[in-house]
Amino acid sequence: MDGLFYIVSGPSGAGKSTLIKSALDKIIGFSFSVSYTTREKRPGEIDGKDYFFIDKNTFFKMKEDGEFLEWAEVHGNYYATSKKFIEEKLKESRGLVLDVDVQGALNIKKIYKNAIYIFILPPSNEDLEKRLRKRGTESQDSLEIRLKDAEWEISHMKDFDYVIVNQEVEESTNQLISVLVAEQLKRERFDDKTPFFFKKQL
Ligand SMILES: Nc1ncnc2c1ncn2[C@@H]1O[C@H](COP(=O)(O)OP(=O)(O)OP(=O)(O)O)[C@@H](O)[C@H]1O
Ligand SMILES: Nc1nc2c(ncn2[C@@H]2O[C@H](COP(=O)(O)O)[C@@H](O)[C@H]2O)c(=O)[nH]1
Repeated sequence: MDGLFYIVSGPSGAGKSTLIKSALDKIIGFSFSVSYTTREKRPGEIDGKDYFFIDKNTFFKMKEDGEFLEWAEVHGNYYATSKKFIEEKLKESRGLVLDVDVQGALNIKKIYKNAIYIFILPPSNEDLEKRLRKRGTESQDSLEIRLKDAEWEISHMKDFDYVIVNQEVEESTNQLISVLVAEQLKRERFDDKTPFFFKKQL
């Protein structure tokens, strides 16, 4: 089961969600692992699609009940990957993409050594700050925490199998698709699955 996991990580604002959404929109066979979080819902976010939004009591009850594959406190909020959700998704998908912070990725790596680890790097610290500010989702405090955390996160880039420098969305999306498809084909070469991935011509 672990071979089917694609762990996408990197600092807040690097473009992980943007690239995952864009890639999964173009290819078939892959699903996104929707995490649980205690963070406030942002305008436009949909419960059950972007995250499952829950309060802290529910989060810690679920944690105590062993419902999480991994969990972490990230930039002051709690996030977790649900065991049940990924087990269900894996029944219908060839590969499952997880968007997790760097400490979460490193924790998952201790258990799932055959998963594929992909780091999304912003072109520069200035670009990272500009993107986070332009997204308009963070308070000044939250922005500062995220930029500070980025230093430590980027220092762990070497622990990942692939690094995608997210300069242009289209180019980075194509690089992410290349990794997902190539790694999946490598695994499926002795399966009887049809090697067909694209929804439409790229
Ligand atoms: N290549 C790019 N060029 C310019 N802007 C980008 C690029 N990629 C993403 N963005 C923008 O940067 C902002 C941050 O992107 P996104 O929300 O995908 O980051 P993230 O890594 O998922 O962040 P978080 O970890 O906080 O969820 C968004 O407003 C997005 O539209
Ligand atoms: N360890 C985990 N990290 C997660 C999970 N889901 C999301 N994240 C990471 O949190 C930050 C912040 O996300 P935001 O949506 O509040 O901007 C980001 O780095 C995500 O990758 C999870 O289940 N586990």
